[in-house]
Amino acid sequence: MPRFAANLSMLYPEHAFLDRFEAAARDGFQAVEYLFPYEHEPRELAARLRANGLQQVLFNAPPGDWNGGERGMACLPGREQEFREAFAQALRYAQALSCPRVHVMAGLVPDGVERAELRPTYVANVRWAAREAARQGVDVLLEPINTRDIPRFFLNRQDHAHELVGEIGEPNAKVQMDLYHCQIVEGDVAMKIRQYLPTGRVGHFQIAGVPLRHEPDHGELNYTYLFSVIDEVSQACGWDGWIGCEYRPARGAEPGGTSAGLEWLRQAKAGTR
Ligand SMILES: O=C(O)C(=O)[C@@H](O)CO
Ligand SMILES: [Mg+2]
Repeated sequence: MPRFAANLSMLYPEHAFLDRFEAAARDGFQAVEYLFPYEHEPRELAARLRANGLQQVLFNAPPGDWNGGERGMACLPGREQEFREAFAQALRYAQALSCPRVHVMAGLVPDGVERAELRPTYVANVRWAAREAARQGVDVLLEPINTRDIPRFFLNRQDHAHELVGEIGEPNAKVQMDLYHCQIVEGDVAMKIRQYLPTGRVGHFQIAGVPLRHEPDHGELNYTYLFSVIDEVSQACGWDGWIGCEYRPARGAEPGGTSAGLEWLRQAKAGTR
């Protein structure tokens, strides 16, 4: 069965962020991911990981002015210096947390600009980041995101992401394949897993039910089937990464709501015995 990481930006909203590590471990998770670590000292986060026997498997580089609506800087001409400084900060956290992956958000296409005009900046920024990250054994991830959640996001499709990864040309630049976004934008999810996972260019998966981004057993995707596809293909190609549980629990911040909603995970585990 695939290995699952709890996304602490979305799961366990009834707890303060630092207390979500313990909640995830209590539910049997052995790994976590989240959006941004930067409000906390690396040593505090490392202590939470250690105390709860957890691995950090992914977080995001600083995205620019998040509260002002920015969603990454990688595609933005004129922001290269800020991008580099932000990525250097991410690498310091990755080192302290022994985290092998950093997601670099692409950014929004500015009004009046054609997507194609941004491509050279994006490729140059991510190539630079991948080379820096390679020195400490870290992969840099690119994630296609749907434009219902993030209108004007630069990167939306798996084929576009894989084309860019090819052009970037660094072995540690990979795609973060979020099946929730993939279903919303393009569908045909199982065939896309079969197409892309064997290329060695998928660094990480994320999951959520579609359309409401709740538990994977809510909505139109059949995750029992998709997990069996990931299992089959990863055994054939030797992929041994993680699947991030990046969803908003249907019970919201109700105490115990995330844990109660993990029935899909208990069933997935039971199905492999
Ligand atoms: O929204 C997602 O999906 C993510 O994985 C985030 O890292 C970016 O918003
Ligand atoms: Mg995602």
